[in-house]
Amino acid sequence: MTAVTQPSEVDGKKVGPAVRIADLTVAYRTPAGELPAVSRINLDLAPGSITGLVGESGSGKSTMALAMLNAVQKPGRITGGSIEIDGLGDVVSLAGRQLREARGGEIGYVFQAAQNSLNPLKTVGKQLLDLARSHHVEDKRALVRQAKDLLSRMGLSGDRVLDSYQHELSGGMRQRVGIMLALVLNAHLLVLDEPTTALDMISQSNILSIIRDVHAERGLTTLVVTHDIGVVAEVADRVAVMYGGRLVEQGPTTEVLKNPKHPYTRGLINAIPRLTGDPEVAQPLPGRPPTLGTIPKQGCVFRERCARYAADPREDCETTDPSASEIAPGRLVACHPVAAGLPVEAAPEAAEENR
Ligand SMILES: Nc1ncnc2c1ncn2[C@@H]1O[C@H](COP(=O)(O)OP(=O)(O)OP(=O)(O)O)[C@@H](O)[C@H]1O
Repeated sequence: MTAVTQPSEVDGKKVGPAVRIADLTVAYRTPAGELPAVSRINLDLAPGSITGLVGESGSGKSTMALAMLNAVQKPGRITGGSIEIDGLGDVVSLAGRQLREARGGEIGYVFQAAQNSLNPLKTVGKQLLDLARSHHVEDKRALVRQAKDLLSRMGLSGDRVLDSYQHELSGGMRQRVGIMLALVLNAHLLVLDEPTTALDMISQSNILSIIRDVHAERGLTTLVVTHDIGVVAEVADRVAVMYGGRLVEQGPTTEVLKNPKHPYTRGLINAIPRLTGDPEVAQPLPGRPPTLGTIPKQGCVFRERCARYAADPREDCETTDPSASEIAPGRLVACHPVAAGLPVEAAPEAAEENR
């Protein structure tokens, strides 16, 4: 029998499944050996919530999104941990037909660059029927009706889109087709990787409002992966901030944006004029994110770019990878000074002494 995600109930409404990611590690084989791109991640997605997973390029976001579908490709592999989805069980231990049916069936996904991921040689309608075949859908008419209904909710004409080839659709339209294909088999969990990248500002904000509407209408559990903390601010209930394969901060979006506790989160927010509200105040985060080969093997992976460490270098930041501490209910931060109750910025006198 095929497993199905277990809808949960929130305020009497059926919503998507709960997801519990525990100690997840994903590594890639490289000439320098097998190196982790995602290290011992713990993250819960609450039923019916939208979580934003944010970080710079190379922080491990796409690897993590692929792991949610147990779809990490060689030379990568999940080397540890579990991803429990209500009703489906641990995705890491699914294989074969069960896994194929879960992907696209129970777990809808729109991969990075979805604008270019449609088959250029087939109409959207033909690709929909391919999907129906691979998922053994018997009632194809009902599936087409469902596809047209989803497209029309996203402001598109179903007939026209199903008859179109990829090159006949704009970037924003392709992105909506990607969302339709992700949801048409009635997924309850939706994973979107960079849903707005490569779209102009107006299309970006349209797509975000469509994501919010479809998420609410269908009662989904949604993960939005993005390098843009502005996208998180617009769409997500909760945010998880990733750096060097670690989750460095998690919490309700409004609280994290208002009062970031990790120096990296603070840096990401300060880099965006529309979040600081003052273009004069916006400052790019200095330095570059690490690659797999340059992620520090010891201590805090962020310390080389950390203004707090530069001002007040602590020994534990050099020796021990900080684990996440819960500083308030649902608010987690992986930073030694924060865990010690110190403010996110070093005291001016410490900064002065270490200058
Ligand atoms: N097939 C691969 N082989 C080796 N290393 C890889 C492979 N795919 C990704 N990586 C490395 O794993 C790390 C995480 O990459 P990932 O694509 O998950 O990050 P990301 O945050 O999604 O960045 P981006 O938005 O640029 O895709 C990076 O250092 C990347 O170079």
